[in-house]
Amino acid sequence: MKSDKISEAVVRRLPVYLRYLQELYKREVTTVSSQELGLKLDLNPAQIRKDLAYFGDFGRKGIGYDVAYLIDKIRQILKIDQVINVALVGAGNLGQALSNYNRYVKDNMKIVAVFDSYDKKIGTMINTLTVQPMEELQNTVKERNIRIGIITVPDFEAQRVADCMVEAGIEAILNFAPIIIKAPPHIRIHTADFTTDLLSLAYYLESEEGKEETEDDKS
Ligand SMILES: NC(=O)c1ccc[n+]([C@@H]2O[C@H](COP(=O)([O-])OP(=O)(O)OC[C@H]3O[C@@H](n4cnc5c(N)ncnc54)[C@H](O)[C@@H]3O)[C@@H](O)[C@H]2O)c1
Repeated sequence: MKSDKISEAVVRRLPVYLRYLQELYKREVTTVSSQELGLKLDLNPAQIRKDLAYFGDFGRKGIGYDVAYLIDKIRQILKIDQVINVALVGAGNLGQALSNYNRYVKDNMKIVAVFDSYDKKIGTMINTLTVQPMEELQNTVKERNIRIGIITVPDFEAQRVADCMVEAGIEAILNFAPIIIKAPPHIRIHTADFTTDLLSLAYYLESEEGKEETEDDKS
């Protein structure tokens, strides 16, 4: 397996493949071709074949890929063949929504601890988790072998929280605050930026004038 050489773009596509393959598995579909995957996922079949070739040559010409085998392989590459514990910091609107949304549990990713600095939040329950004070972050990360942190605090607090996570031994961070977080090079940071996505989407809207013209054309 050439997993060391997998590019970031491929790593980002693997969960997309995995999600669809799991859907096929549920429907008891046993094999799938790169054409079918491409059509369904709106990706080039050649690209898919190239991506999957990273894990060895196991697609069979004319038959396609074994769905169950591919699921196992992708889970192995993504390292979700083992349980990965996640901590979330910031039990506000977004933090509560994410903690309640547990579809990633089936992929072995689990938010096992939630932290906040506001005393009125501490001790409250989100689903089955009790919101813990920040002072407990370090110990909980060690005790529960937490490897990923999610940041859902206001932007002006996010760097401080990231520093605490790094100090506690967290290896990767998913940051929802709209700032660029700095961390040592061995810490992987992904930013989920809802607002920039929304703003860039506006560019693709038809201009109001263009819209009027099209409507006039119709009449
Ligand atoms: N990326 C996205 O899609 C998206 C969408 C909405 C909001 N956001 C961002 O997510 C963040 C949270 O938004 P929200 O609407 O849930 O805010 P919120 O005010 O409802 O919640 C923030 C929580 O963080 C806690 N907090 C503040 N400082 C802290 C600290 N130093 N340590 C621990 N906890 C701390 C607060 O007590 C509060 O409970 C913001 O940065 C916001 O801009 C991102």
